[in-house]
Amino acid sequence: MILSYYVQINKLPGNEDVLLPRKMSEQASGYDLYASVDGEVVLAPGERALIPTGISLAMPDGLEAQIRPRSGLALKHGITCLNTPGTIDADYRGEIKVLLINLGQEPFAIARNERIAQMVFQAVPSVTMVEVDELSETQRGAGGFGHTGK
Ligand SMILES: O=c1ccn([C@H]2C[C@H](O)[C@@H](COP(=O)(O)OP(=O)(O)OP(=O)(O)O)O2)c(=O)[nH]1
Ligand SMILES: [Mg+2]
Repeated sequence: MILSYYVQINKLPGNEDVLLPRKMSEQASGYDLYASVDGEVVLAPGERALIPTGISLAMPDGLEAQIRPRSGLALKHGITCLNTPGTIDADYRGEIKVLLINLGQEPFAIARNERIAQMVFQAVPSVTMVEVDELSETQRGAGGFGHTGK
């Protein structure tokens, strides 16, 4: 089944020319996000920067958006999202921003309306935490972090 939602999107003042997030193929998971930087921002090797997109969203309760890196930028230039996947809460009405870091060896220039990351919408279940004295037993128990071998 394909879940479908309406998400409201707003271009912030001064960003009328900035492209809206866009799927590059019909069944893409992610909407590519466009930088709304003025002119150009250059990330030196090892440098990070919060890149604006010029948009804000209102999505229904029960949805979140994840900001993920683009694999091409990561492979070719070492550009990734430092906090990947970034979390956009359903109640956030501020500008969507992308925290990029340059893990490559060369400076990387970002210009207005270049695609810098992608945004994937996800359903978030409603959870109620219930404090208990003991948890149910499982075969795995507390084993983790590679305890099953390499
Ligand atoms: O890559 C990101 C990550 C977050 N945000 C915005 C939307 C999100 O709803 C808000 C808070 O993000 P998060 O919860 O990850 O940050 P925090 O450090 O916990 O801040 P806060 O105390 O505001 O929740 O910041 C972005 O625009 N881009
Ligand atoms: Mg938070």
